[in-house]
Amino acid sequence: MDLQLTGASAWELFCKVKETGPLIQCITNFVSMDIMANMLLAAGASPAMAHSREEAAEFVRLASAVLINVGTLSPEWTDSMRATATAARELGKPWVLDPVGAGATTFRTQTILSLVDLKPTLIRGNASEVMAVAGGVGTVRGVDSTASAVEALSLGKDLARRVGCVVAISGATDLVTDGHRVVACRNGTPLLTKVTATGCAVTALAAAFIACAPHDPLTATAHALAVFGLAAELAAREARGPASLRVGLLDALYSVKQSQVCENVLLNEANDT
Ligand SMILES: Nc1ncnc2c1ncn2[C@@H]1O[C@H](COP(=O)(O)OP(=O)(O)OP(=O)(O)O)[C@@H](O)[C@H]1O
Ligand SMILES: Cc1ncsc1CCO
Ligand SMILES: [Mg+2]
Repeated sequence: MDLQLTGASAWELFCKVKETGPLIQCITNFVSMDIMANMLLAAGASPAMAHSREEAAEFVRLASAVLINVGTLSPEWTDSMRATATAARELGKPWVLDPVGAGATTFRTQTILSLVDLKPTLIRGNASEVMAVAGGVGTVRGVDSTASAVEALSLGKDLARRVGCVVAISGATDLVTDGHRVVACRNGTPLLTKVTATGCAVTALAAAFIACAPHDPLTATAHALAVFGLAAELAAREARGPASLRVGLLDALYSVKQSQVCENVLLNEANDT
């Protein structure tokens, strides 16, 4: 069966996010909290940053989807991350994992692997992170990638099959896979790599899209990456550098029009990549 991967299908799902305003519970790093919450609001979703051990799991009941990002990890947070992921699983709610800096340190990698055991719906990382999570050779430099998405695809597919989840590898071309099918997204701008936490923010956007299409996380994730990448392209036209790109990206995500999405989304199935 062909996947629906057009600008029109991206717009349709984006409209569902705007119409239903899904509540996305985020346990995320200090660097990304602001841009992530604002990006979710600009897209029409409703963010809630809730990470205390006391309330994290209970909060899941209210949420349509959960995001867990280990960017500024410390031992006090790992318990609430695991409790929240467990609650999401038990309640049948989608949850997505952003394995920031996987492979950089033992503590980080082991925490991430323990979260992967709790079966996320989606794992979205840069190429180095996905390779490290999959058990390949780590090429991570702090939180930035030193590899391309294509280099990580084979390990990413293995990981998706093993966990039974979707894996999204970001980069110049984003690749999204369920271990069987591969979708390529070519929207974006290299200037995104000069604004911190844009990867974190797009993972949260994917959670919002998945909340509105829980039966099809592969397509929902690809659509989220495409809409985000397109908004960044529009913002880059006016940007003078990273700071104005960051501001313009929020404005573009908020105001992007149906015709722009329908005509400029660059998604295709790329199973032979
Ligand atoms: N060279 C590039 N050209 C176009 N778009 C890019 C490029 N590199 C990354 N992107 C886009 O930038 C966004 C962030 O991806 P990236 O791989 O930089 O994530 P990340 O390393 O996890 O970021 P962060 O850790 O800062 O949140 C994605 O939407 C991706 O498509
Ligand atoms: C720079 C940085 N360090 C830890 S998390 C984070 C945000 C980008 O992943
Ligand atoms: Mg990242």
